[in-house]
Amino acid sequence: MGIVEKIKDIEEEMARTQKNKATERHLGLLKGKLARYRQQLLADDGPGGGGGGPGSGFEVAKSGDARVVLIGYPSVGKSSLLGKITSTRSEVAQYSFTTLTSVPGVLKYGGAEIQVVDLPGIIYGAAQGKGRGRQVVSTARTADLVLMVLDATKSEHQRQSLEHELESMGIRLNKTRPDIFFKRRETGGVKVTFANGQQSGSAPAGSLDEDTVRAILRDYRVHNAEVLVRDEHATVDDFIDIVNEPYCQYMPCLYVYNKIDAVSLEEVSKLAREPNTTVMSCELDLGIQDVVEEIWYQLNLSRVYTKKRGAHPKFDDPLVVRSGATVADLCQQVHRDFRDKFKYALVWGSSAKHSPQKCGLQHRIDDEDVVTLFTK
Ligand SMILES: Nc1nc2c(ncn2[C@@H]2O[C@H](COP(=O)(O)OP(=O)(O)OP(=O)(O)O)[C@@H](O)[C@H]2O)c(=O)[nH]1
Repeated sequence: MGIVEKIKDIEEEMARTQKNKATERHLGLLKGKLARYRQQLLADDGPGGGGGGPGSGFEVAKSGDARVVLIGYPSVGKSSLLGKITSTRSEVAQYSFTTLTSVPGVLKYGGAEIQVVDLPGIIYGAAQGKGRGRQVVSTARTADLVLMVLDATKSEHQRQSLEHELESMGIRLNKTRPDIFFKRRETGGVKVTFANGQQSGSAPAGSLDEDTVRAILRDYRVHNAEVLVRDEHATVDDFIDIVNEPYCQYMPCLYVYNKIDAVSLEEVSKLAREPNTTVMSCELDLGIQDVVEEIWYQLNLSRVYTKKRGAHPKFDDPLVVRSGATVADLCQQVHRDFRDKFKYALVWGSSAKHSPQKCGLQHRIDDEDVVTLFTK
């Protein structure tokens, strides 16, 4: 039996099985198996694996300070959005794009460059290894942010089915990594500890218990390991995700509803209130800037303008670092040796108590700070 059939069998069995206390462990095991097979499906790039093999891929060279992927059903307005927020660089021609169906654009934000990749239309069926859906998902994995473009005139089903599809390929949207420590060992058997003293049997429904942990590990042929469950709300699914790392990936997702010109005001305000959501109309040019601001916010980056002594800051060419980065991180970004040679920094901007402030390596910098680095 091929992997695709095995997956189908398990999915059918899960659908048939009623959810209750007695079946909880069995369902947990089935979920564990499902995750394992899906992972194999992703890893398997052979001709039988459902992938297209060489020639049908569309790997896009990563460039810029961050990468955003657009995901959505056909005709929701992805191309329209891309056209509004990005300029497509002429250098793209340098990549071997002969088989490429998605051309990346570049979104410029205060000097930072964000690569925006429009993934081919539909990803439905990716989890069953169908066509290029799988490749779409593997490209999505390389992004710093998923931008899910939705049609405000269509039902919630579009969002749920895309989420489900990404979920089944190991992509977890807007979810933090479960607080479970798991390490395979050479010897010593399986040791399971619950940080909050949770006992087998007393666990609330749906949460993890020791017997389930052991059963899943047996099924994964893991006979020696240490497990520490720190989060009392951790579920069986969370544990399976941890065991399957790094197949599981936790990514931020911004939901963008387009075509709000075609629905009622009530509908628009309802959508706009959902978490991690913005609304827009490409046709009426409404809300586009909000989408850009929200992308920047979700990427959680900061621009730092460097300034040479006695010169103006380089406002058109910032260094882009993670939010909360320190002067030390900045040095690292400039050059490997910079940290060792570092003497002090002068910082202007919201992170500075007074302008300029003389700072050391540990100083945290804010978005749009201006920094001059002095070396020995
Ligand atoms: N009413 C309305 N229609 C829109 C809006 N934005 C785009 N459309 C229309 O929706 C259709 C699809 O737009 P595209 O930008 O091509 O959508 P897409 O998601 O790139 O579609 P594919 O290329 O098939 O993946 C076009 O006919 C647009 O005119 C909008 O804000 N409001």
